[in-house]
Amino acid sequence: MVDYSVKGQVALLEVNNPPVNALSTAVRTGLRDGIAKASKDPKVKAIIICGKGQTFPAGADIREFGQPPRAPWLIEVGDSIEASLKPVVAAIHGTCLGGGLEVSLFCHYRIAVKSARVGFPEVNLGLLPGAAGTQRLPRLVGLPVALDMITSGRHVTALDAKKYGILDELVAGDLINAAIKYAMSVVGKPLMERRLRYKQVPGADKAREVCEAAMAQVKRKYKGYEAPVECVRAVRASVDLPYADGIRMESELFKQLNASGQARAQQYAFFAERTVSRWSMPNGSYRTAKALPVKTTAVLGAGTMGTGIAVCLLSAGLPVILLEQNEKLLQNGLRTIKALMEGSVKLGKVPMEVAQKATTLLKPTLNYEDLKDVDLVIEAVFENLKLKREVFGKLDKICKPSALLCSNTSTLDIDLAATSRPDKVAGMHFFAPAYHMRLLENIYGTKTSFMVEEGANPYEIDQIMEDLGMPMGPFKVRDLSGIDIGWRITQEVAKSLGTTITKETKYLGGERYCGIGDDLYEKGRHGRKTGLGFYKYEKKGGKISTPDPDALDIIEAYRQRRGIVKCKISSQEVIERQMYSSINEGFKILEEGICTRPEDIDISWLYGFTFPKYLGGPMFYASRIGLQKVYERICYYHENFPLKQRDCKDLRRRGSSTSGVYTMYPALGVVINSYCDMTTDGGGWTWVFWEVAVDAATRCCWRSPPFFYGYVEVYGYVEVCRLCRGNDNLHLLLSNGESEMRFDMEDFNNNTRYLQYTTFTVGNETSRYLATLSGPSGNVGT
Ligand SMILES: CCCCCCCC/C=C\C/C=C/C(=O)SCCNC(=O)CCNC(=O)[C@H](O)C(C)(C)COP(=O)(O)OP(=O)(O)OC[C@H]1O[C@@H](n2cnc3c(N)ncnc32)[C@H](O)[C@@H]1OP(=O)(O)O
Repeated sequence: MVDYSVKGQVALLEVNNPPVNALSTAVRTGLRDGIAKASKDPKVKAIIICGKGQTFPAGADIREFGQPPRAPWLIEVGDSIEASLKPVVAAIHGTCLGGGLEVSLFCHYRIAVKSARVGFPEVNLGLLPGAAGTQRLPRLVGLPVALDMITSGRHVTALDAKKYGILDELVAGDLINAAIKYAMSVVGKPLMERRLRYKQVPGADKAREVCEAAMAQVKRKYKGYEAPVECVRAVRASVDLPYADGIRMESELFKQLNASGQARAQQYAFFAERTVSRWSMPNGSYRTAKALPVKTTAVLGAGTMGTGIAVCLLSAGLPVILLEQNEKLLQNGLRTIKALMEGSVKLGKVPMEVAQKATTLLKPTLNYEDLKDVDLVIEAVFENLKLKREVFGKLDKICKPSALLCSNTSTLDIDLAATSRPDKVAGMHFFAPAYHMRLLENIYGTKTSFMVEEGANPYEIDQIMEDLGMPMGPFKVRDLSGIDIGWRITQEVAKSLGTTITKETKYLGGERYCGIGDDLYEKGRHGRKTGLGFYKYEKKGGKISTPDPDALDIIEAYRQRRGIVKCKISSQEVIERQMYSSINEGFKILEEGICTRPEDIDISWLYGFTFPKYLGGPMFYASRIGLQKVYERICYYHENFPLKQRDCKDLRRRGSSTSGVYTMYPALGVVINSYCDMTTDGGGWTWVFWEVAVDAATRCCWRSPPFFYGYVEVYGYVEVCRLCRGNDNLHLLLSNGESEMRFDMEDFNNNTRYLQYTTFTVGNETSRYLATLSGPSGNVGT
């Protein structure tokens, strides 16, 4: 895993662990042994660490985070590199990330080719750099750069890394030859000043202000994510604590994060993203499919979606012909595209040169003939089947036979677009905003307005879902995508069912129908574009939403017209009805074979709805709650509300499984052993200890030390103390016979360091129970 050779007076340690030279146990061992061997060899004057193949090590082996940690620890390997009495040079190409960058920071010198990138992406996996990165990078580059790199996870170009002082030299030509030359040039120079542990963090006098500002920023920017917050804490320790204590704190925080649900979810998402690219369909797979070259494109319709799609294509450097039916609509569209491009440049999402080039790549037209040579057409006209059929008829006549004709429809049956080339016709549903979202797919939406009909307030629902981690609540999303679009879609659906929608319509196609959107539509409240929807906006096309009493009046008038008595809906119910119906739909999609793996559905949500990565996706979320509970709650809503939840046999089957904490995904693991005990000290405090071991199913290994473990002080008499499996998770149950407290294991786990120092009171009359501790201590198996 590490190839050892000696070139002249230089020992070469080449990490050889394709595809990304991850720092597996074997690689760590190889590095440690290589350093020891080179140190002993009198011929060797300097040592080079580099990567074979496409890259310097791109980090720890992520798969090992789900297994018992194995020596040698990366930090020990690093210590031996730094302690070497012969200079060690990191020769970097490709991506030097995470543990790879940490290894290089233990080296005395770092050189790289210009195309290399360095970074600490651990935060994207719910972690922090755990092999001294949080203590060493600040010592090298100062707090602002270290905080930015570690909390964002961004990859830094070699040029910038040189500017920051991470790299000592950029080299051209053959990296190994350049590294040998460089290594020989530093032989004999003092090494002490190259050992980062002995350096002070530059600008340490400003540490408090800088770290507080960084903390405020990450809490705002990465709301709900734990890792960025802990990253700031760890980096701050590089100033507040001596090196060795800082390392201890980093390690503690790393372990806590790695045991958290967020890290599990984010690491699951990392692999899920890669799994979904390995698709397979009855008529082919990613292995057999050949990409068609697309050099020229056209977009039909310059409304919200059309302009968004055009920006997406232009940002990718593709020429776009934008077609509209009249000059006024065309000019409006061009203005929107210009504004969106400028906005993307300001946000740093599109480089200035790309935006400038886009002006030459965009060609407006009113003439279908101009589309005759394009490779790809994306239709984004109104959701009206008759109109779309007309459009496809024209395209079929004009476009070259090899052109792909795609529709951005989210609802209409693509097979109804009658053309002479059905194999070249596809649905290509972009998610709004089309230039931002990474998903291109067809997905059913959730039936979010039901709850508003019954009495919930749309602003509360949005707030609850945003608190859960969604970047935008469902009603803000509806305003963004256009209430008129929803209106048109339902009109078309009704038509296709041979019916019409009236003020009295309560069911459509056997599903409950809510007409609140129709009432808003009729009042000209079409969403952001008209400045009014469920919310009001600062201007037409504005982004700043404020609750609007007029919208609430429209909703209330609707309820009264329908004789609906307003009722209170709890936050829990909002979440369940939002999430569980989507989960149910997800299982249905699997059952129908539309998607083959839960990862496909989760990635759709992560990309298409910006579902928070720290929850993994709705299917992963379901597995954490327990499918049995999800299924029971779906049945409950099905029985108690006139909702037509499609009954999913697969979920029913899985949900009725009672074996253990049911898990759907290997990444989650299965609880195979749990234990808890308590004891009391002389001061009347009860100490509760627990341990839960988890088997990461497919990898057939134990997670040890156990996935959940910890202890807590309890103030008060505790009769029963046990780990029990609740509906949704493992709980620690404390009871004094009269009252009980349940703690979610994950909360414990995430907050161990607080809970260790926190006291809990069991029951109301604590003093009565203070002195004694009796009764059985619990010990549950699974
Ligand atoms: C439990 C208590 C323990 C206490 C002790 C704590 C010690 C802690 C020590 C160290 C902390 C260090 C942590 C880390 O280093 S975390 C990892 C940081 N690195 C990353 O996050 C990089 C992730 N990878 C990427 O971003 C990309 O893969 C890439 C840029 C390197 C290459 O991109 P690309 O060319 O597009 O290839 P793919 O993404 O498709 O990847 C190819 C292939 O490789 C697999 N893979 C990539 N990175 C890793 C990895 N770090 N570990 C394992 N596997 C990896 C990827 O899954 C693909 O595989 P495939 O799906 O089977 O094709």
